Amino acid sequence: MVPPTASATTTTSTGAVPAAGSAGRQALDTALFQLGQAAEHLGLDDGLHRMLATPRRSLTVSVPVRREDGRMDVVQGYRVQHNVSRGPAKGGIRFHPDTDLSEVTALAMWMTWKCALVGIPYGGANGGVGVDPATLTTRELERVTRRYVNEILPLIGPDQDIPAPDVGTDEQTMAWIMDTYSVNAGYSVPGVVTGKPTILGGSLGRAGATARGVQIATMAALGDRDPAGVTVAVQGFGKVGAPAARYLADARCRVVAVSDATGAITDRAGLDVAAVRAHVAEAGGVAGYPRADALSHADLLGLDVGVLVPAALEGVLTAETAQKVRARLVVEGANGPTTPAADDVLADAGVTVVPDILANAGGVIVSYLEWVQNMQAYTWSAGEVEVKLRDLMEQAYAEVGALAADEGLTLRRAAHAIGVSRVAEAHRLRGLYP
Ligand SMILES: NC(=O)c1ccc[n+]([C@@H]2O[C@H](COP(=O)([O-])OP(=O)(O)OC[C@H]3O[C@@H](n4cnc5c(N)ncnc54)[C@H](O)[C@@H]3O)[C@@H](O)[C@H]2O)c1
Repeated sequence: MVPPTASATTTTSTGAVPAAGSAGRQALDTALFQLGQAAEHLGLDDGLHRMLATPRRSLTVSVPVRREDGRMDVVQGYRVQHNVSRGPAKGGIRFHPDTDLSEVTALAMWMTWKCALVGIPYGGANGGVGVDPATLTTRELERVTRRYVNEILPLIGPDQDIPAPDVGTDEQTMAWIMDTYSVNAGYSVPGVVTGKPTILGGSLGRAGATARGVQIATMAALGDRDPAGVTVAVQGFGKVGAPAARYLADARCRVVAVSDATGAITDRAGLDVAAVRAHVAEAGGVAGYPRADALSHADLLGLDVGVLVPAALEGVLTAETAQKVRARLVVEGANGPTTPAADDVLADAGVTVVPDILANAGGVIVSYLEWVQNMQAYTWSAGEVEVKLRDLMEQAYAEVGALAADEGLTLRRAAHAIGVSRVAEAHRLRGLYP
């Protein structure tokens, strides 16, 4: 088996290998480890394993930005297309100070397996800018977005690579991306991004789609168990975590704790998720919500709950923090929240983990539906979108569950085995050019 190391080692714009131990490097190590496990399970030959461990295209760009006080800053941007064997590249754009090429590469690789797993005709991509959007004015943010898009323009397009929102970006960011691309093309190209405002061709149901998928995956994992009163803790109260808390409460679960970058709050009787969201809209975060107790970020992970939903960033469940987890079910709203060492700890403790590439696939499923509508210049009702989302999520869950049961695998190993095998098969059928 190929050691999953150097082939996917990436360099920064200065040519430096990202610092060992950076969050991004750890995410990439996790992604390569998972690929290695799948390659071994599937008996992939070394050459194909090496190809799948290596991104197809990686672009690092400088993004100069004029600040309001006249100063010029320069930040780094990235776009990585991991694999395009099954269709155009697809994946989010993240604005976060820690974003680096390694992180983007890991996220792009996970997107490849996710799209294959849920059976949508895309390869995997991801991009980002190493900037904290909270430190920018709206006009600065728009300038960063437009300049970044201008720099990655040769890579993206509705038939090539279709960005979507991720951490630190939203519908407005997607609208600026669509406009920048369209102005350069000379006509409107709604299909170049998904997660747009509906007035620009965004799909009904896209905003809450990832969270809806988290709810569907949670219900599937609970199986025959009555969700009424099942307690839930959600780490991260953003575009995924906040609506996931709401959908799980709608399913009669009791959401007893949520957190975001500002803090964590708990109420054993159950939080009023709508009231917490109203507080966040006003105060900028969950901290200070008056009808709950504060707790530490670390304590939220160790709460005695039925379901833990990590929905913030990568690498939060490590060998150390996983030992504190008392939930019986972990449903990964975030990408890459669990390290391989933590996976072992959780498996040994009998905790079921619904892996990211399955649990949070609702977002890319409805992104795909949005793109199909754009390419046809047609719109579907919210009900039509909901039915297609549910069908694809439930089918993927059933396939993963069946393989896991048949072969005695964790859900993560089964999900990766399915995703990687479909991409490997696409390569075999297409052959190697020239
Ligand atoms: N947006 C999507 O459609 C989508 C789809 C699939 C997967 N994801 C993944 O879901 C995760 C969250 O993405 P998002 O779009 O909701 O981003 P977001 O920026 O909307 O929200 C992130 C949330 O995490 C919180 N957070 C940051 N650091 C934290 C910490 N240390 N402890 C607790 N909370 C913390 C932030 O305050 C914020 O509430 C990411 O891993 C992303 O890749 C997102």
